[in-house]
Amino acid sequence: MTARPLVTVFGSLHYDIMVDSPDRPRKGETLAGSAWFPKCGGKGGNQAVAAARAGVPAAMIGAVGDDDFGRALVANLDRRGVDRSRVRTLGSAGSGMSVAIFDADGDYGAVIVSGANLSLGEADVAAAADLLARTGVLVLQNEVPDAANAAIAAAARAAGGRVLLNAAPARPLSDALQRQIDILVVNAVEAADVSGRAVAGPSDALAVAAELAGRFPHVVVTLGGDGLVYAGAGEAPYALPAIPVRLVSTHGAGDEFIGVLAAGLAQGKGIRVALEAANAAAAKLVATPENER
Ligand SMILES: Nc1ncnc2c1ncn2[C@@H]1O[C@H](COP(=O)(O)OP(=O)(O)OP(=O)(O)O)[C@@H](O)[C@H]1O
Repeated sequence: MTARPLVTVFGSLHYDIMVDSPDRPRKGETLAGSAWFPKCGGKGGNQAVAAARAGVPAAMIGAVGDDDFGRALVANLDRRGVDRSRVRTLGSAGSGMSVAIFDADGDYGAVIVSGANLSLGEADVAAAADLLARTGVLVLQNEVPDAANAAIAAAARAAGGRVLLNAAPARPLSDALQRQIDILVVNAVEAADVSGRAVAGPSDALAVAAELAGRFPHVVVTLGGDGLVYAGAGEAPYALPAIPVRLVSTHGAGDEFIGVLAAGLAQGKGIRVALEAANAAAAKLVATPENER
Protein backbone atom coordinates (compact mmCIF):
# COMPACT_ATOMS: atom_id res chain seq x y z
CA MET A 1 0.00 0.00 0.00
CA THR A 2 1.45 3.40 -1.02
CA ALA A 3 2.03 5.74 1.87
CA ARG A 4 -0.09 8.88 1.97
CA PRO A 5 0.75 9.86 5.50
CA LEU A 6 -1.92 12.43 6.41
CA VAL A 7 -4.53 11.23 8.93
CA THR A 8 -7.65 13.39 8.94
CA VAL A 9 -10.13 13.03 11.78
CA PHE A 10 -13.69 14.23 11.23
CA GLY A 11 -15.58 14.26 14.47
CA SER A 12 -16.12 15.30 18.01
CA LEU A 13 -14.41 17.76 20.32
CA HIS A 14 -15.61 17.76 23.94
CA TYR A 15 -14.36 19.57 27.00
CA ASP A 16 -14.60 16.97 29.77
CA ILE A 17 -14.96 17.76 33.46
CA MET A 18 -14.39 14.88 35.85
CA VAL A 19 -15.56 15.18 39.44
CA ASP A 20 -14.56 12.98 42.39
CA SER A 21 -17.53 12.52 44.71
CA PRO A 22 -18.35 10.20 47.63
CA ASP A 23 -21.38 8.98 45.66
CA ARG A 24 -23.39 9.89 42.60
CA PRO A 25 -26.15 12.39 43.47
CA ARG A 26 -29.75 11.22 43.52
CA LYS A 27 -32.58 13.43 42.27
CA GLY A 28 -32.73 16.64 44.27
CA GLU A 29 -29.51 15.88 46.18
CA THR A 30 -26.39 18.04 46.35
CA LEU A 31 -23.15 16.36 47.40
CA ALA A 32 -19.78 17.81 48.34
CA GLY A 33 -17.19 16.50 45.90
CA SER A 34 -13.49 16.32 46.74
CA ALA A 35 -11.82 17.34 43.46
CA TRP A 36 -12.40 18.07 39.78
CA PHE A 37 -10.19 17.75 36.73
CA PRO A 38 -10.61 19.22 33.25
CA LYS A 39 -9.59 17.33 30.11
CA CYS A 40 -9.71 18.11 26.41
CA GLY A 41 -11.51 15.20 24.82
CA GLY A 42 -14.12 14.00 22.41
CA LYS A 43 -13.24 10.80 20.60
CA GLY A 44 -12.31 12.77 17.48
CA GLY A 45 -9.93 15.13 19.23
CA ASN A 46 -8.31 12.30 21.20
CA GLN A 47 -7.77 10.22 18.08
CA ALA A 48 -6.24 13.13 16.17
CA VAL A 49 -3.84 13.80 19.05
CA ALA A 50 -2.91 10.10 19.19
CA ALA A 51 -2.19 10.03 15.44
CA ALA A 52 0.00 13.14 15.69
CA ARG A 53 1.87 11.65 18.66
CA ALA A 54 2.49 8.55 16.55
CA GLY A 55 4.48 10.73 14.18
CA VAL A 56 2.23 11.42 11.19
CA PRO A 57 0.73 14.72 10.09
CA ALA A 58 -2.80 14.85 11.55
CA ALA A 59 -5.67 17.22 10.82
CA MET A 60 -8.96 17.73 12.63
CA ILE A 61 -12.27 18.73 11.08
CA GLY A 62 -14.76 19.75 13.74
CA ALA A 63 -16.65 22.57 15.40
CA VAL A 64 -16.56 24.33 18.78
CA GLY A 65 -18.61 27.12 20.34
CA ASP A 66 -17.43 30.69 20.80
CA ASP A 67 -16.66 30.06 24.47
CA ASP A 68 -13.77 29.30 26.83
CA PHE A 69 -14.15 25.53 26.38
CA GLY A 70 -13.90 25.94 22.62
CA ARG A 71 -10.77 28.08 22.95
CA ALA A 72 -9.21 25.47 25.24
CA LEU A 73 -10.02 22.66 22.78
CA VAL A 74 -8.44 24.54 19.88
CA ALA A 75 -5.36 25.48 21.95
CA ASN A 76 -4.93 21.82 22.91
CA LEU A 77 -4.91 20.77 19.24
CA ASP A 78 -2.30 23.46 18.55
CA ARG A 79 -0.16 22.27 21.46
CA ARG A 80 -0.33 18.67 20.23
CA GLY A 81 0.62 19.58 16.66
CA VAL A 82 -2.75 18.81 15.05
CA ASP A 83 -3.71 20.97 12.05
CA ARG A 84 -6.98 22.56 13.21
CA SER A 85 -7.47 24.94 10.30
CA ARG A 86 -10.81 23.17 9.59
CA VAL A 87 -12.17 23.48 13.12
CA ARG A 88 -14.98 26.02 12.91
CA THR A 89 -16.07 28.32 15.74
CA LEU A 90 -19.83 28.57 15.89
CA GLY A 91 -21.81 31.48 17.32
CA SER A 92 -25.09 29.61 17.57
CA ALA A 93 -24.17 26.68 19.84
CA GLY A 94 -21.85 26.01 22.73
CA SER A 95 -18.87 23.69 22.64
CA GLY A 96 -19.42 20.00 23.18
CA MET A 97 -18.77 19.08 26.79
CA SER A 98 -19.26 16.37 29.36
CA VAL A 99 -19.46 16.03 33.12
CA ALA A 100 -18.52 12.68 34.65
CA ILE A 101 -19.04 12.03 38.35
CA PHE A 102 -16.81 9.32 39.81
CA ASP A 103 -17.90 7.73 43.09
CA ALA A 104 -15.70 6.20 45.77
CA ASP A 105 -15.77 2.80 43.96
CA GLY A 106 -14.46 4.37 40.75
CA ASP A 107 -17.81 3.87 38.97
CA TYR A 108 -19.10 6.88 37.15
CA GLY A 109 -22.16 8.47 35.62
CA ALA A 110 -21.79 11.05 32.87
CA VAL A 111 -23.75 13.59 30.87
CA ILE A 112 -22.57 14.64 27.41
CA VAL A 113 -23.76 17.76 25.60
CA SER A 114 -22.89 17.52 21.91
CA GLY A 115 -23.45 21.22 21.17
CA ALA A 116 -21.43 22.47 18.18
CA ASN A 117 -20.45 18.91 17.17
CA LEU A 118 -23.95 18.41 15.78
CA SER A 119 -23.42 21.23 13.25
CA LEU A 120 -20.96 19.17 11.18
CA GLY A 121 -22.30 18.67 7.66
CA GLU A 122 -21.90 19.19 3.92
CA ALA A 123 -20.28 22.62 4.27
CA ASP A 124 -17.42 21.08 6.25
CA VAL A 125 -16.99 18.40 3.61
CA ALA A 126 -16.79 21.01 0.84
CA ALA A 127 -14.31 23.10 2.84
CA ALA A 128 -12.05 20.06 3.32
CA ALA A 129 -11.61 19.12 -0.36
CA ASP A 130 -7.90 20.04 -0.49
CA LEU A 131 -7.24 18.21 2.78
CA LEU A 132 -9.05 15.08 1.58
CA ALA A 133 -6.96 15.08 -1.60
CA ARG A 134 -3.90 14.48 0.63
CA THR A 135 -5.54 12.22 3.23
CA GLY A 136 -4.43 8.60 3.48
CA VAL A 137 -6.87 7.60 6.22
CA LEU A 138 -10.03 9.44 7.25
CA VAL A 139 -11.13 8.57 10.80
CA LEU A 140 -14.78 8.83 11.86
CA GLN A 141 -16.74 8.10 15.05
CA ASN A 142 -20.43 8.15 16.01
CA GLU A 143 -20.45 11.44 17.94
CA VAL A 144 -21.44 13.62 14.96
CA PRO A 145 -24.40 13.22 12.54
CA ASP A 146 -24.39 10.00 10.50
CA ALA A 147 -25.26 11.92 7.32
CA ALA A 148 -22.17 14.10 7.74
CA ASN A 149 -20.02 11.00 8.27
CA ALA A 150 -21.47 9.41 5.12
CA ALA A 151 -20.85 12.54 3.06
CA ILE A 152 -17.22 12.98 4.07
CA ALA A 153 -16.52 9.26 3.77
CA ALA A 154 -17.73 9.32 0.16
CA ALA A 155 -15.61 12.40 -0.57
CA ALA A 156 -12.48 10.89 1.04
CA ARG A 157 -12.81 7.69 -0.94
CA ALA A 158 -13.45 9.56 -4.19
CA ALA A 159 -10.18 11.39 -3.46
CA GLY A 160 -8.32 8.08 -3.05
CA GLY A 161 -8.22 7.77 0.76
CA ARG A 162 -9.36 4.98 3.04
CA VAL A 163 -12.08 5.36 5.67
CA LEU A 164 -11.84 4.00 9.22
CA LEU A 165 -15.05 4.12 11.28
CA ASN A 166 -14.82 3.73 15.04
CA ALA A 167 -18.52 2.94 15.53
CA ALA A 168 -18.58 4.39 19.06
CA PRO A 169 -20.83 5.03 20.81
CA ALA A 170 -23.05 2.33 19.33
CA ARG A 171 -25.94 3.56 17.20
CA PRO A 172 -27.60 2.40 13.96
CA LEU A 173 -25.40 3.00 10.87
CA SER A 174 -27.01 4.22 7.65
CA ASP A 175 -26.51 2.15 4.51
CA ALA A 176 -24.92 5.21 2.90
CA LEU A 177 -22.22 5.25 5.59
CA GLN A 178 -21.71 1.48 5.75
CA ARG A 179 -20.98 1.35 2.02
CA GLN A 180 -18.03 3.76 2.46
CA ILE A 181 -16.22 1.99 5.30
CA ASP A 182 -12.87 0.28 4.67
CA ILE A 183 -11.96 -0.48 8.27
CA LEU A 184 -14.51 -0.92 11.08
CA VAL A 185 -13.15 -0.73 14.63
CA VAL A 186 -15.48 -1.54 17.54
CA ASN A 187 -15.15 -2.70 21.13
CA ALA A 188 -17.07 -5.74 22.39
CA VAL A 189 -20.21 -3.78 23.28
CA GLU A 190 -20.31 -2.03 19.91
CA ALA A 191 -19.55 -5.28 18.06
CA ALA A 192 -22.61 -6.82 19.70
CA ASP A 193 -24.67 -3.82 18.67
CA VAL A 194 -23.51 -3.81 15.03
CA SER A 195 -23.83 -7.59 14.65
CA GLY A 196 -26.86 -8.27 16.86
CA ARG A 197 -24.89 -11.09 18.56
CA ALA A 198 -23.51 -11.29 22.09
CA VAL A 199 -19.73 -10.91 22.45
CA ALA A 200 -18.62 -12.47 25.75
CA GLY A 201 -14.94 -13.14 24.97
CA PRO A 202 -12.30 -13.63 22.28
CA SER A 203 -13.94 -16.67 20.65
CA ASP A 204 -17.32 -14.88 20.32
CA ALA A 205 -15.45 -11.84 19.01
CA LEU A 206 -13.65 -13.90 16.37
CA ALA A 207 -16.96 -15.33 15.14
CA VAL A 208 -18.62 -11.90 15.09
CA ALA A 209 -15.65 -10.26 13.35
CA ALA A 210 -15.66 -12.99 10.69
CA GLU A 211 -19.37 -12.43 10.14
CA LEU A 212 -18.96 -8.63 9.94
CA ALA A 213 -16.16 -9.12 7.40
CA GLY A 214 -18.97 -10.00 4.99
CA ARG A 215 -20.17 -6.38 5.34
CA PHE A 216 -16.89 -4.46 5.80
CA PRO A 217 -13.48 -5.11 4.15
CA HIS A 218 -11.56 -5.04 7.47
CA VAL A 219 -13.05 -5.57 10.94
CA VAL A 220 -11.26 -5.06 14.26
CA VAL A 221 -12.88 -5.84 17.61
CA THR A 222 -10.92 -4.52 20.60
CA LEU A 223 -11.26 -6.50 23.81
CA GLY A 224 -9.55 -4.43 26.51
CA GLY A 225 -7.18 -6.63 28.52
CA ASP A 226 -7.91 -9.50 26.09
CA GLY A 227 -6.35 -7.62 23.16
CA LEU A 228 -8.17 -7.68 19.85
CA VAL A 229 -9.41 -9.80 17.00
CA TYR A 230 -9.21 -9.07 13.27
CA ALA A 231 -11.12 -10.41 10.29
CA GLY A 232 -10.87 -9.39 6.65
CA ALA A 233 -12.23 -10.70 3.40
CA GLY A 234 -9.97 -13.44 2.02
CA GLU A 235 -7.87 -13.76 5.20
CA ALA A 236 -8.22 -16.16 8.13
CA PRO A 237 -9.42 -14.25 11.24
CA TYR A 238 -6.84 -13.94 14.00
CA ALA A 239 -6.48 -12.72 17.57
CA LEU A 240 -3.68 -10.58 19.03
CA PRO A 241 -3.37 -10.87 22.81
CA ALA A 242 -2.98 -7.68 24.86
CA ILE A 243 0.58 -6.85 25.84
CA PRO A 244 0.89 -7.59 29.56
CA VAL A 245 1.41 -4.39 31.54
CA ARG A 246 0.83 -3.11 35.04
CA LEU A 247 -2.56 -1.46 34.64
CA VAL A 248 -2.97 2.13 35.88
CA SER A 249 -6.17 3.11 34.05
CA THR A 250 -7.87 2.03 30.83
CA HIS A 251 -8.98 5.62 30.24
CA GLY A 252 -8.48 6.59 26.59
CA ALA A 253 -7.19 3.17 25.48
CA GLY A 254 -9.63 2.94 22.59
CA ASP A 255 -8.80 6.38 21.18
CA GLU A 256 -5.04 5.77 21.46
CA PHE A 257 -5.51 2.46 19.63
CA ILE A 258 -7.50 4.10 16.80
CA GLY A 259 -5.08 7.01 16.35
CA VAL A 260 -2.02 4.78 16.17
CA LEU A 261 -3.76 2.28 13.87
CA ALA A 262 -4.74 5.07 11.47
CA ALA A 263 -1.21 6.50 11.59
CA GLY A 264 0.32 3.12 10.73
CA LEU A 265 -2.05 2.54 7.82
CA ALA A 266 -1.44 6.06 6.49
CA GLN A 267 2.32 5.38 6.64
CA GLY A 268 1.74 2.39 4.37
CA LYS A 269 2.04 -0.37 6.98
CA GLY A 270 0.08 -3.55 6.41
CA ILE A 271 -2.94 -4.08 8.63
CA ARG A 272 -1.29 -6.63 10.92
CA VAL A 273 1.80 -4.49 11.53
CA ALA A 274 -0.40 -1.44 12.15
CA LEU A 275 -2.57 -3.44 14.59
CA GLU A 276 0.53 -4.61 16.47
CA ALA A 277 1.70 -0.99 16.81
CA ALA A 278 -1.75 0.12 18.01
CA ASN A 279 -1.92 -2.75 20.52
CA ALA A 280 1.52 -1.82 21.88
CA ALA A 281 0.74 1.92 22.10
CA ALA A 282 -2.59 1.35 23.89
CA ALA A 283 -0.91 -1.04 26.37
CA LYS A 284 1.74 1.59 27.06
CA LEU A 285 -0.94 4.22 27.66
CA VAL A 286 -2.94 2.12 30.14
CA ALA A 287 0.27 1.56 32.15
CA THR A 288 1.28 5.25 32.20
CA PRO A 289 1.01 6.87 35.65
CA GLU A 290 -0.19 10.20 34.15
CA ASN A 291 -3.15 8.31 32.66
CA GLU A 292 -4.65 7.74 36.10
CA ARG A 293 -7.28 10.37 35.40
N1 LIG B 1 -5.49 -3.96 30.45
C1 LIG B 1 -4.92 -3.79 29.26
N2 LIG B 1 -3.67 -4.25 29.02
C2 LIG B 1 -3.07 -4.07 27.82
N3 LIG B 1 -3.68 -3.44 26.77
C3 LIG B 1 -4.92 -2.96 26.95
C4 LIG B 1 -5.61 -3.11 28.20
N4 LIG B 1 -6.82 -2.52 28.08
C5 LIG B 1 -6.89 -2.04 26.82
N5 LIG B 1 -5.76 -2.32 26.14
C6 LIG B 1 -5.48 -2.00 24.72
O1 LIG B 1 -6.37 -0.99 24.30
C7 LIG B 1 -7.20 -1.48 23.23
C8 LIG B 1 -8.56 -0.86 23.31
O2 LIG B 1 -9.16 -1.19 24.56
P1 LIG B 1 -10.74 -1.39 24.72
O3 LIG B 1 -11.18 -2.58 23.96
O4 LIG B 1 -11.02 -1.36 26.19
O5 LIG B 1 -11.30 -0.11 23.96
P2 LIG B 1 -12.50 0.88 24.35
O6 LIG B 1 -13.62 0.13 25.00
O7 LIG B 1 -12.79 1.66 23.13
O8 LIG B 1 -11.72 1.77 25.41
P3 LIG B 1 -12.10 3.07 26.22
O9 LIG B 1 -13.51 3.46 25.85
O10 LIG B 1 -11.92 2.67 27.67
O11 LIG B 1 -11.07 4.05 25.79
C9 LIG B 1 -7.17 -2.99 23.40
O12 LIG B 1 -7.49 -3.65 22.17
C10 LIG B 1 -5.72 -3.20 23.81
O13 LIG B 1 -4.87 -3.08 22.68
